[in-house]
This record gives sequence, C-alpha cells and structure tokens, in this order.
Amino acid sequence: MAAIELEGLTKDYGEVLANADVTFDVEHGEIFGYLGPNGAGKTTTIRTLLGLLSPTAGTARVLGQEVTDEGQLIEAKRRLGYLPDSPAFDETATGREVLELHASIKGDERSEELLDLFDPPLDREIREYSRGNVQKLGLVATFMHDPDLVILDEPTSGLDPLLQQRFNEFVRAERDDGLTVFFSSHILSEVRKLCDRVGIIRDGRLVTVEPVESLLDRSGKVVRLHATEAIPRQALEIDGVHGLETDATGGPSDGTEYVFTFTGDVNDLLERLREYRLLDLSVEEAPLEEVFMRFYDGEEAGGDDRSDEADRVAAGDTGGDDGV
Ligand SMILES: Nc1ncnc2c1ncn2[C@@H]1O[C@H](COP(=O)(O)OP(=O)(O)OP(=O)(O)O)[C@@H](O)[C@H]1O
Repeated sequence: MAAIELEGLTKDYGEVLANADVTFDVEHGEIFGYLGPNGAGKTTTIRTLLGLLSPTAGTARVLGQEVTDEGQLIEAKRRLGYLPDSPAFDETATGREVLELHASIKGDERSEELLDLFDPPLDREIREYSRGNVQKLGLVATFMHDPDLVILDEPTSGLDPLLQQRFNEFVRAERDDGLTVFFSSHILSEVRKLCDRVGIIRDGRLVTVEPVESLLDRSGKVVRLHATEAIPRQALEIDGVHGLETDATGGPSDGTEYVFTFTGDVNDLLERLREYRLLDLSVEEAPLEEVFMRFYDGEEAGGDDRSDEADRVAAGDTGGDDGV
C-alpha cells in the first residue's frame, strides 16, 4: 500500500476539467514533487487528498484511507500534516496560542525542537507577522504531531535562504527516518535538491511521473559551437537537436555561434561536424528549467518533432524565440 494512491481522479468544474483521469502513487518514505504551470490542477488534487473537494470520478486514498469516507478521512488526518499555500491563522491570536490550539487538536510531540529550528516570534499576534514568520509558524504546526505524511503547498515561499536550507536539511533527515513528503513547488532548484520523484501536471492531465535523475538524463546537453564559417543546415539536421539558435558574431573572421539542446548521440554530432573548422565547442548539462518547459509547453507530451524548427533556424530564420 502506497502513502498516496490516486486512481482516475477527475474533477470537472463544468467549464474546466481541473483533474482529468489522474493516476499515480506516492510511496512511503519518498519526497515527491508535484509540478505544473499556474492553473494546471495541483491545488485541486491537494484539496481532494484533504477531503476538501469531492472528485467527479475516481478515487483517492491517503495512508490507506478513502478520502471520500468521513471516518476514514479523520483516521488519515491524524497521521497527516498539511501546510497550505497561505496558512490562515487567527489574526488576533499570538503564535503561541495558535500552536496551543493545534496541540489540543492533533497533539504535540515535537514543537520544542521545531521551534529551535524555525523560531517564529511566539509572543506576537499573527496580524503583526511577516509572510516568512507565518510560514515558520506553519511549518511548526505542520510537523508538531510527528505525522507520517506531509502535504506541503509551496513550503519555502517567504523563507530566507538560510531557513530554506534548514528546511531542506530537516525534510531530508525526516525522509530518511521514514516520513513521506508530497509537495507542490515552482522553485526548480528546490525540486532538484529535494525530490526523489516528480509528477508533472498540465491542463489537468498528468504528463509524466519519474525520478528527477531520469528527467535530467533526458534533458540532454546544451551544445555551443563557434565555427569560422557558416555550417550548412543539413549538417545540423540530426535527431535530438532542439531549439537551434544561430548568431553571426560579427565580421567573417568572427564566424558564427550555434547553440542548441542536444538529446542525441554526441558521437554522431561530432562525426557530422568533423569537416568544419570549429573555434570552440562546449557541451554542458541542460538546466532543469529547460526540460520542465518542454513538458509545460507540451512538446514532451505531444512528441513534437523539432526537426522542422531546426530547418527553419538553420536556414537563417532565427526568429528570436526558440519555444523550448
Ligand atoms: N471552484 C472552481 N470553480 C471553477 N473552476 C475552478 C475552481 N477552482 C479551480 N478552478 C479551475 O481549475 C483549474 C485548476 O486549478 P488549480 O487551482 O487546481 O490549479 P493549480 O495548478 O493549483 O494552479 P496555481 O499554481 O496557479 O495555484 C484552473 O483552470 C482553475 O481556474
């Protein structure tokens, strides 16, 4: 039994199909990132997992409990921590009073160590709290009853870099002790540092679920070529060339620079380029942003063939926007 099990989850708002047949599992003891552009359907899934929305079709189980069954949902929530995107605490209460209320509902096994770590100003009223302080208090409230699973919506927004790092270290250590973490994020460096696997959702549909490492492998390499002469377009008509940009860097002696993402066999590329005089050639790991943008734009999901664009750009129509 996985910690979270979604099967055919569908939420139809009438005009918008916010979740369409979403199926995936989050395993015990993993950190799972749920990513997608604005309006993709992330919050809809999260609110369904918390029993705040009823699915139109499909099922959602949290820690083995059906979220549409009230008794089972209560059972699941005892072992669950949830940090919403903007925690809504009573504005007139102090931080200490907020935590006392949470303790009376869920229990308190860990607030002391969490307060040492995140240190929100407990004696101030929430209305005086900054965004970052609300987030710090929210983290203490989320973890204080020592949950088995946490669902976090943009957990580090508002935290300064030091606290973000402290949060990352804390979450990784908890994962190593068996905690399951499901979080949504737009911060790709955080996703890269923290997640074991990611699920990417677009227009309500899940487009991939896979380990971060395999996403990075597929993201290919960024190739920069600097040639003394223009390279004919046929030479760069190779499987795996994406988003080719050319830049004539000045007079004839300055040559032309070519930049593209390459997901093919580097040996094939080098073979093609053997007959051209290159001033410079560099091959670097592609930034994670690039592969996410391909999913967000639908290229990966639709299996778009980029060779048309390679033709167009290599023919001299650089257009300015590579769309990748
Ligand atoms: N109560 C509602 N009634 C109608 N449409 C809704 C409702 N709630 C959400 N939607 C629509 O469902 C889609 C998915 O919204 P959702 O909030 O789940 O996306 P999201 O991925 O969390 O976005 P963001 O990153 O911007 O928070 C959007 O098109 C949104 O406008």
